[in-house]
Amino acid sequence: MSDIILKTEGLTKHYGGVHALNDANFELRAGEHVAIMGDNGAGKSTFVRQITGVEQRTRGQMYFMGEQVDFAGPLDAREAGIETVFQTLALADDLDVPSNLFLGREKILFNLGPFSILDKRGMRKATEEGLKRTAVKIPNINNPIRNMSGGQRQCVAIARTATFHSKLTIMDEPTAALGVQETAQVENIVRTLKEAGEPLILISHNMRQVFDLVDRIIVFRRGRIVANLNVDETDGQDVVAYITGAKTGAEYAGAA
Ligand SMILES: Nc1ncnc2c1ncn2[C@@H]1O[C@H](COP(=O)(O)OP(=O)(O)OP(=O)(O)O)[C@@H](O)[C@H]1O
Repeated sequence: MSDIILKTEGLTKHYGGVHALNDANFELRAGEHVAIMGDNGAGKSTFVRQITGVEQRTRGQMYFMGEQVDFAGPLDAREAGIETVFQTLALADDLDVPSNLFLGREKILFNLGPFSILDKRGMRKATEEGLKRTAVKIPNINNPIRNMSGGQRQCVAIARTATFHSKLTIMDEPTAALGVQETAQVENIVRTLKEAGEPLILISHNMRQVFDLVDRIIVFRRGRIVANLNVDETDGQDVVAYITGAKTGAEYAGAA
């Protein structure tokens, strides 16, 4: 069996006249951690929105775990095993940690349609186990999310991945709004995923973080992939040259 987890061929998204993403050919292998870098507006989030079913692509193919897929929406992608931590956290402020983790896929004890009884104890236990995997301390998981710090919230979002043992985790700028300590916590979670052999796509502007955490860097520029670099064979200066267009990447993507 092939060890390619995710593959896109010619993935393209146009918003009217805006060519946000053009012919993206991408592969992610089992256990691999890949960073997506690029300037503001380069097409990184657009790429993620297409592969997570948030939007429908203009054209191109996508394969997940060896099968061609068309996700009708984000829940579809989630059910297939793709867990995404978005830039803007999709957490419900008024709900506690277990309810947020299981939002949209609650454990049911007795299925009586609208009068179903939720397995609250089961959800709490799974939440505690998920958080244990991330080594994040949250004093009381029964408190509503709104009382938590940015870092704790981010860790709750990431703990979803650990709880459901997703097949692929995608993080869009997970530490952009966090302090030093909270950033370190999130980075530790990423390392835990790596040790567990779970693949990751990380969108980040943080060069230090990327070189610390991933195996490979993909650079987007003006809606195209212009570089595919092993971290062992490149450096920050090289990556910046691709981000800014000082190096064109024509040899990689035919994108001069
Ligand atoms: N819904 C939309 N409608 C029209 N244009 C859009 C839409 N979403 C994104 N774009 C445009 O597509 C291009 C790529 O945007 P995208 O958000 O993917 O960039 P990005 O690399 O994620 O940037 P950032 O680092 O700032 O998040 C930009 O020119 C943006 O203005």
